[in-house]
Amino acid sequence: MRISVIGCGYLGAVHASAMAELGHEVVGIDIDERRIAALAKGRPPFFEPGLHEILTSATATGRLRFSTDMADAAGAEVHFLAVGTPQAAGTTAADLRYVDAAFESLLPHLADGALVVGKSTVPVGTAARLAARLTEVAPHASLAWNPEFLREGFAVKDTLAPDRLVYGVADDHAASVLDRVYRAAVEAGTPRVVTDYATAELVKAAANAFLATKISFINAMSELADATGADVTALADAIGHDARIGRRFLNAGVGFGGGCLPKDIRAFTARAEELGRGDSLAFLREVDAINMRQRQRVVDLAVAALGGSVHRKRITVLGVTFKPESDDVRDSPALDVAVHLKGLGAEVVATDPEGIENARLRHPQLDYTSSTQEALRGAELVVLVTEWREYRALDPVATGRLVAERRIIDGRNVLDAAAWRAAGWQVRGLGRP
Ligand SMILES: NC(=O)C1=CN([C@@H]2O[C@H](COP(=O)(O)OP(=O)(O)OC[C@H]3O[C@@H](n4cnc5c(N)ncnc54)[C@H](O)[C@@H]3O)[C@@H](O)[C@H]2O)C=CC1
Ligand SMILES: O=C(O)[C@H]1O[C@H](OP(=O)(O)OP(=O)(O)OC[C@H]2O[C@@H](n3ccc(=O)[nH]c3=O)[C@H](O)[C@@H]2O)[C@H](O)[C@@H](O)[C@@H]1O
Repeated sequence: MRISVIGCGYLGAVHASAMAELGHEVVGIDIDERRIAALAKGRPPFFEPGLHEILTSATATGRLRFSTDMADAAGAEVHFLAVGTPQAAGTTAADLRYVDAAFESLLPHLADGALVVGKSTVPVGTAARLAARLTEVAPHASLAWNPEFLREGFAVKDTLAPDRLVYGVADDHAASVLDRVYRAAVEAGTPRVVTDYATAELVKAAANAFLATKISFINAMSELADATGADVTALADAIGHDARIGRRFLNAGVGFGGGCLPKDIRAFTARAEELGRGDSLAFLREVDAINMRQRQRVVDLAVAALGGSVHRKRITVLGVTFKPESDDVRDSPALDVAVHLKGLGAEVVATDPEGIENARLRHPQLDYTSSTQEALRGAELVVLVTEWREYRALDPVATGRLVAERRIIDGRNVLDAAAWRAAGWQVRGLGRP
């Protein structure tokens, strides 16, 4: 099938490459010329495991092209909208200007019978609004909303083998077109939910709200664990054995960040308020507040570990990305902690396997090094805030020889505290004795 993917960021670049990998003829469109130039040369503009392989193989066959000219999308049967929906300045609502602009610039290029498929995460009601506009200006085209559930770090796998497909459609034809797009997954028996626009949009908001709630729940338990001497990791293991609860997404620590969960729960709350149902989602404000408190808790632990002040203290921050296996620093708890410590007068050296370039663009005032060893040398305190494999695998004895003082804050509760203590370290975590 001929497909266009409009917006080639973390979602769209992977989606375009994966669609080509499935055998479709794809054009990726973006207004960012540098991004398109890199993609056209087969170079991923960000770090995502597995993307380079499928991008280079698809560009080499000619099945995948990239362009900054929307006219190159003309002729496609299916157009995916994958542009950003960030938090709007000065409010918690989603900023829909990119969705609206991309949609409007696509309209003149729609062939008869084309299907526009929304992938971006949008406030409920957006699809119906865009469908009404389509009826006005391009009545022979139609619209579907097909939310995306991929996780960064697993984006290629999640796109090629999703755990479910959700189609928000107004007619059976749109669902059958989407079945052809996702034929491999459909034939593999992937559960498929075919529903209306509003439900599809709500499914996406609800999924991220649930995940965020699960993380804040365990972080609230970690606060109680701190107050009582209990161990939140053992607690998570124990409640996680109950299949109704499940162990996944119960890792307490510095909390959730990234370009999605934080802004999506805020946008969901804002939309509920617009609908006069603010009370229904009032708990999401608490989920957000608990989450933001975790960053402060790590800073407070650092201050306490250094005897009441971090001023002029040499602190190593391990990790700047919002999670491992990604270079994404959007709303990163790790970077927030580093910036906060620097603001308190600490001499912060931050390191990360993939995120330094992005972090430096946002916070040039921090010192960065790509070498973990260099970052650790002379540290009076180490703060682990992104659980990259190499940080989890640090040897406490060898690391102890590099630092000035053996103090570590495990902001992700991933270290074997007993082994570190046996090597002479003072170890502190969130909700761990
Ligand atoms: N990043 C992720 O893991 C996931 C993201 N989403 C949702 O997907 C959407 C996109 O997210 P990301 O890819 O992370 O954002 P992003 O910021 O990485 O990418 C957005 C891209 O859209 C481009 N763009 C903006 N206006 C445009 C226009 N008029 N025409 C063409 N391109 C335009 C930008 O230049 C940028 O490259 C958001 O709604 C997000 O919530 C959903 C699931 C997963
Ligand atoms: O809408 C989106 O963009 C995506 O948002 C999340 O994916 P992502 O943000 O890539 O990463 P997650 O693995 O969900 O992690 C989000 C944050 O939660 C944190 N987290 C996760 C799990 C956990 O137990 N504890 C915890 O603090 C991570 O460190 C990270 O900062 C969802 O998991 C995806 O399903 C969704 O498609």
